[in-house]
Amino acid sequence: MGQEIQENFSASLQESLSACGDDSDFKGHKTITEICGKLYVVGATSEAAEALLEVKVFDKATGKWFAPTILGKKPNTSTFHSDVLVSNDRILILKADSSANEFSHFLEVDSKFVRERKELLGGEVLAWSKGSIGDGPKPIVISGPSGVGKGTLINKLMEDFPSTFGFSVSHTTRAPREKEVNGIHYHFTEREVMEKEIREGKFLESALVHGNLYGTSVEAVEAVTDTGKRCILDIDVQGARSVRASSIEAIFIFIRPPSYEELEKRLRDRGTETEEQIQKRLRNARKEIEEGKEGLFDHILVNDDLESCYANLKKLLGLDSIESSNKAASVDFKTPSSFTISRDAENNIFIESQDAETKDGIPKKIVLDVSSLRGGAPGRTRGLAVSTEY
Ligand SMILES: Nc1ncnc2c1ncn2[C@@H]1O[C@H](COP(=O)(O)OP(=O)(O)OP(=O)(O)O)[C@@H](O)[C@H]1O
Ligand SMILES: Nc1nc2c(ncn2[C@@H]2O[C@H](COP(=O)(O)O)[C@@H](O)[C@H]2O)c(=O)[nH]1
Repeated sequence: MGQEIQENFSASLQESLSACGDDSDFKGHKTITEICGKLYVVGATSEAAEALLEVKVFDKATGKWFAPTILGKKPNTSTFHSDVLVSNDRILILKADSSANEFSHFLEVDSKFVRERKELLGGEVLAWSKGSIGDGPKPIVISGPSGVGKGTLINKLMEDFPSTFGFSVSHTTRAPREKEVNGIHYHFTEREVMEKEIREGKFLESALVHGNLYGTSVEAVEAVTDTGKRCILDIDVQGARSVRASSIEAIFIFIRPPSYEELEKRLRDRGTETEEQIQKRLRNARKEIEEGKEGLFDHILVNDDLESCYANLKKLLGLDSIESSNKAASVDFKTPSSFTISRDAENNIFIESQDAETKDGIPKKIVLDVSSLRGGAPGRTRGLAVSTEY
């Protein structure tokens, strides 16, 4: 919830700006962007190298400052950053001395994700979303009834393509199974804690599944997307529905068993549930399999023979083209220490170096095309097109 900062300023832009300038909390460089009568001030409250960029909002109508709820991973500071208003829903922050993977961050002000979260949390909500050059891989949501083999298929993908895929580690209130490790298979948590965190907006989706709470935290998805890997979510059908309705652009895959009898056999043979729990999971399976037919999913795979199902999964994920598109997107450069920003009417943004000398890997000019942005917090903002001139 946005916390009001006790200061009053005149509503005129100039006075507001100087008021922002007097704001002693921000040290060093900061940017100010106006959207719909609000000034978004981005800077750091400390000059330490590991300091993060913070945001404060000044509302010209009320003459008051707000410290909004900021979702998403805050960018690290750099010696200098610049702001570009991409549309009235997000501000692009461009950082100096930063790699191609780190230089662009979007501060979402009125995106779909932010609107969803505002409804949940109330108050002023903003979200950071790292920019991703090129098309970037969409997250993959895998659903299906308990015991169908989702985990087995995901483990195979992760083992065979460790640099391509990363698993979104969910939170759950169920007890750990014998070989499950906290932080790797799940973040095991208490119900009260998880309920509180759901209310605080920590989760992208959450659901009551077979009597326990499960949820995907914003941080879990970010932890994977930040490494540049393709995020895999193993979640139930309710969770898939929530993600489908959210701003996250994902590929939805439903795994079906060859029969109920086989599903029951797999659940029993796994030996991880009590008889009562198996019965509950089997009852829920009938409903989930019906829901799986409803058009929520982009692909349905039957897991009869494991190897053929895995081959089909790899085929539909077009793994060869993923590897090549990742390579195509891996443009490498470093932004200059100081630069000017200009833009044209065609959504091109020009970053021109003001450094005294040219250095290897630092272009004189970087041109960003922001006309085809997709996705957003926390799955990264994809579709940034970049060209460089040395
Ligand atoms: N194609 C298959 N043929 C036979 N057994 C399989 C097949 N796929 C998976 N299994 C086995 O079925 C059991 C359940 O698989 P797994 O744990 O991967 O299911 P799951 O869908 O992830 O279940 P849950 O949703 O409860 O986590 C495991 O013992 C696994 O080895
Ligand atoms: N909606 C969500 N469902 C989740 C999540 N993590 C796991 N799951 C689903 O729960 C069941 C049971 O899992 P188990 O590990 O107890 O066997 C299974 O269908 C999972 O897909 C989540 O974060 N959100």
